[in-house]
Order: sequence, then structure tokens, then C-alpha cells
Amino acid sequence: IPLPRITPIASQLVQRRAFHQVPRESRPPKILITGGLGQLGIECAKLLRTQYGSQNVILSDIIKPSQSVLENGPYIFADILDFKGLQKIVVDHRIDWLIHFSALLSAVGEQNVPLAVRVNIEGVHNVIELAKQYKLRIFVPSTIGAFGPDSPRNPTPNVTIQRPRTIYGVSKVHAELIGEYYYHKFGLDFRCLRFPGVISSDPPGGGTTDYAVAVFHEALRNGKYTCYLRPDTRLPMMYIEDCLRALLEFMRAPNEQLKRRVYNVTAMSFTPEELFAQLGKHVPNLHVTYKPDSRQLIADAWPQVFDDSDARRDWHWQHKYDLSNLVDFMIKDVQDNYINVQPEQQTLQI
Ligand SMILES: NC(=O)C1=CN([C@@H]2O[C@H](COP(=O)(O)OP(=O)(O)OC[C@H]3O[C@@H](n4cnc5c(N)ncnc54)[C@H](O)[C@@H]3O)[C@@H](O)[C@H]2O)C=CC1
Ligand SMILES: CC(=O)[C@H](N)C(=O)O
Repeated sequence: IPLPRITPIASQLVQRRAFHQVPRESRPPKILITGGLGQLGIECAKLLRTQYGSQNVILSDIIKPSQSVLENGPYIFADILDFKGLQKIVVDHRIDWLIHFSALLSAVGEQNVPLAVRVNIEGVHNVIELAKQYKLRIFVPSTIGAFGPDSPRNPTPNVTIQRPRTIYGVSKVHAELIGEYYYHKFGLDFRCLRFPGVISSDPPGGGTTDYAVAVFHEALRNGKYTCYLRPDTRLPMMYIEDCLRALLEFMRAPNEQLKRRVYNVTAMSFTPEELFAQLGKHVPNLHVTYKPDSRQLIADAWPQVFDDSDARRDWHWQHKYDLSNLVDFMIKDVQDNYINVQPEQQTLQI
């Protein structure tokens, strides 16, 4: 007696079609980036396009792109909550890799918990299921925010207690676990890096580590900054170039090299006063005041020093930027991209 056909028809069709396709290994991957107009997405697309060709990397988001984004390569509208819409994009563009950046970050997540649940949890359900159906390699970033007050903070190992107290953290632990589950259950090629605060000249999306970007803009424009964290709040951080290189190297790492699906990565740890002291060498009259707000409570429960030795051992992760060259590069980035440009291009608001 034949077994009941439990595979959904759509998935059978997908598999049949895949039979006639050129093997993925013989062509560059086609990559979809969701939430691509945030702090990480645009720079990520630029890096991946240098590696795989402009037309092979599609940026997507629900917001209107700038002219320079449109000139850089393909951009499409994609709402992470619209499963069928995502399905159509994956099919029409023959996507192989999905880089899932859509999220509400830690501070804005606390301002709108129901929306954070939808975007960060339902959104992950959609992309994970899609990746399973169409056999995509999927990258979902996690964060230092996936740890909480019960976790060891200095250092925070790869595997330890995770009891975050923000909806952002809870949603990221959920993403890690469901991704690992799909890997074990269905063989999904799920990959996840826990990033520290990422520092670039582009506007951050409303997180707890945003001060480390905002201070460069305020210092270089006005020579002063009011910091919402206490001066001694130590957090792990990373320059964007290191962050995106980690992502690319991890995505390219052969499966056999990976001992786990979720890795801590980091580059440095510093406090606001250490960052401002380094920045003060370039902006001698920098005037800083401190006015801690609700983000202090979030930071107080996060790792201070991140242990990424597993990533360094398994796929040879190495950072390039420390505090001193981070500051040098950030000053140049902010000046080139925001200060020394036409007024209509100066859109940063933090
Ligand atoms: N920036 C950082 O310091 C860190 C970021 N990450 C993770 O990296 C990823 C990207 O972070 P960022 O670029 O900084 O975030 P961001 O907040 O700058 O960008 C997120 C993007 O998601 C989009 N989005 C929101 N709702 C959506 C929806 N319904 N459908 C499609 N897109 C939607 C937004 O329009 C926005 O462009 C996030 O998952 C974040 O958790 C992890 C650790 C550190
Ligand atoms: C570290 C992060 O995940 C992000 N920058 C945030 O502060 O929410």
C-alpha cells in the first residue's frame, strides 16, 4: 500500500523544477537581502555585489529606496510578513541564499512589542519555511542581546544560559532555536552569527549600542554629545567592515567546517568614556554629558566581553579593526558620507 503523500504539492513542483536547473555550484548564488535598507543591508549588498555580481544580489525592504540605492543594483519591495509575496520573489528570481536582516532592534522593540513580535518572530517563521521549501541557504543574524542578566557577562561563551529580558532578545533566541531545529529536522542550511554593536557611518535602527555611531556625527558637527549610557558601560562592538566580512566568510565556509549553526563573533569591547577619550584625540574640545535612560537597563544585562573563540577555531574568524583604527575610519566615513556632502544628502537623524 503506498504511503500517503504528505509532501505539499508546491514543494513537489519546486523539487521537480530544480531537477532541470543548472547545478548551483557552477554559477554564483542569487542572493535576496530582506530589511536591506537598514544599517547593515546597503553595505552588505555592496560587498556581496563585488563578489557575485550586481544583478545577483537583490536588496528588499518595505521603505522607499534613495536614488543611490537604485543606481547600485536591483531593489524590490518585500514585506517579511507576506509569505506569498516572498515566495514569488524567490521563484521569479531563482534565489539561492537569503540574508534576513528585517527586525526591530532592542530599543524600538520595547516601544512596540506587538510589532516586534510580528516582524522578528513571524518574519523569521516565514523566511525559515521558505528556505526549507526552496532549499535555500539562510543567514539570520542574532546579537549580544540574546543574552540576559543570568548569563555570564565577562566573558560570555557561545553556549551558556540565555534568558534575555527584551522582546528583541527573546525573538533572537527564538530565531536561533528554530533555525537549529530546522537544520536538525529538515537539513536546512541555517547559519547565524551573534553580532555585537555594529558601528558604521549609516544611521542605526534604534538599538542600545547606537550611541557609538551617534557620537561621531554629533562630535564632528557640533563638538558635543549627550550619552544615554553611563560612562563605564562596557559592551562588545565591531566595525561594519569586520561584521560583513564575518558574514561572507561564514556563508562561504564549507558545512563540514561548522561545528554549530550559531556563533558569537566580535572585535573589541569598550565603554563610552574609552570611546570618547579616543575620539577626543581628533576632536580636542569634545564636550560630553551623560543622561542615562531606559537603554541603560538593557545594556546592564548584556555581555561586556564576548567570547568568539569557537568562530576563530572552526572557520578562522579574525577581526581587523580595534578601537584606535575604528575611530580613524569612522571619522573619515562620517566626513565623506555625511559632513562633506550636499545638504539634501545629510539625512541622518539619531
Ligand atoms: N546593527 C547592529 O548593531 C546589529 C544588528 N543585528 C541584526 O542585524 C540585522 C540588521 O540590523 P540593522 O541593519 O542594524 O537594522 P535596521 O533597524 O537598521 O534595519 C532593519 C530593516 O528592517 C526593515 N523592516 C522592518 N519591518 C519590515 C517588514 N515588515 N518587512 C521587511 N522589512 C522590514 C526596516 O525597514 C529596516 O530597514 C537585524 O536583524 C539586527 O537584529 C545584530 C546585532 C547588531
Ligand atoms: C547589538 C544589537 O543587536 C543592536 N545594535 C541593538 O543595540 O539593539
